[in-house]
Amino acid sequence: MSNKMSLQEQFDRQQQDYQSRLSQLVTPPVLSSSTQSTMPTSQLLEEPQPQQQLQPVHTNLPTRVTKGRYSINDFQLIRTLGTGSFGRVHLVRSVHNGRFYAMKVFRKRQVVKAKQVEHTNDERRILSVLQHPFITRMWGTFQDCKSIFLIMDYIEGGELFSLLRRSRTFPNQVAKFYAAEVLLALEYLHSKNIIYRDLKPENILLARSGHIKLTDFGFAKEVDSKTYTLCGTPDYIAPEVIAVQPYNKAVDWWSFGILIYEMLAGITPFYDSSPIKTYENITKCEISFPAHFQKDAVELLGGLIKKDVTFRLGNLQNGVEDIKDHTWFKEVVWETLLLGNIETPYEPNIPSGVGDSSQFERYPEEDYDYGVTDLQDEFGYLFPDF
Ligand SMILES: Nc1ncnc2c1ncn2[C@@H]1O[C@H](COP(=O)(O)OP(=O)(O)OP(=O)(O)O)[C@@H](O)[C@H]1O
Repeated sequence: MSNKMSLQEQFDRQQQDYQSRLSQLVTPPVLSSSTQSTMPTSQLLEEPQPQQQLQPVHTNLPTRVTKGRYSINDFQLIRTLGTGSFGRVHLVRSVHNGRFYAMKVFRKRQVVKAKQVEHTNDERRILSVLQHPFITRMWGTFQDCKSIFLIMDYIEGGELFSLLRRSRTFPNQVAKFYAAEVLLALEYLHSKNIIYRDLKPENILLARSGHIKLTDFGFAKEVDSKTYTLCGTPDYIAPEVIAVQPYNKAVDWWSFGILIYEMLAGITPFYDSSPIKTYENITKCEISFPAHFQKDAVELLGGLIKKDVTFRLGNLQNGVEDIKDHTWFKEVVWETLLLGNIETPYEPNIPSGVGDSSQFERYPEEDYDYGVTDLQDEFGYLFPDF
């Protein structure tokens, strides 16, 4: 009993620590359906078509000729949606069809410095072949002397991360809904021999309809069997990756277990404010479950968050079917879910219609030097397909 108390105390302390580290978000819990106007779930049914007769509104800089069909002149910058290690993601509007897109920008120099050239080219190549209802779609790419650009669907509902922080934890049914959609996205990726390698709530966006869209394929990798690279996000990394052993798709099922745990508990199971300690915790793999976890959730998580990969759920003879058939998912009709015919637990509040970005945090804007073509393009040869 006393052991249980201290576990709970430890859990609460970690939770507080985690919440403060993860900053922000003052809005009250939001898990009821919004009654906002029902726009079509996607405004982006057709690919944006550059039309020569329309004048760009953003910049008059000359356009670098690239393999991509677009240039910065085809888009008007609206605001920053998020920042990443090598650049930022902007909300942009096509000057041709007036539709909104997310434009992910990588600074070539930073990508090269961080030795991420291969990952960046992989991200473009992988996104170009993916078409799935729960995965963000990419429409095109281009580059200038300093940056490379990916044009993607704009997903208006913000990050699942923000929703989870506002709600602190998700009720079992809500966590199950998001987990089930993520599972279908991972199943699709694995069927194409792609390991995602960066599952976490920050990379799960919510569409206007409330369905998920997986984004950020910066660590995704096409592999026949095993790979080696150390990558991912500390709390979500599988022990075999930390141990620098060859690993396979099972790393995504480990992270899937961590994601479910975090949605139910509001904190990841091996959390520590020091990443090194987090790695140690992962390697030890001593996991404790808060008292409110349901029995079948504990059982499922015990199967997914399993150090020995040969016994990990999703990596056994029946593959993903073992997870889909687990009792925690017993109400899920997978075929219906894939068709998007299931009511979502939460519809993001998007008050001002198409192009609304109120679900995203504000970031300071800068003077962007996009579209520069008259400087030496030192690194362009490393990104031949953009
Ligand atoms: N298609 C999109 N629609 C709306 N917002 C997006 C989209 N893609 C990315 N974002 C926003 O931008 C943020 C950063 O995007 P992303 O994770 O792809 O960048 P990154 O540079 O790979 O980041 P990191 O280095 O942290 O992994 C996302 O967390 C999200 O808030």
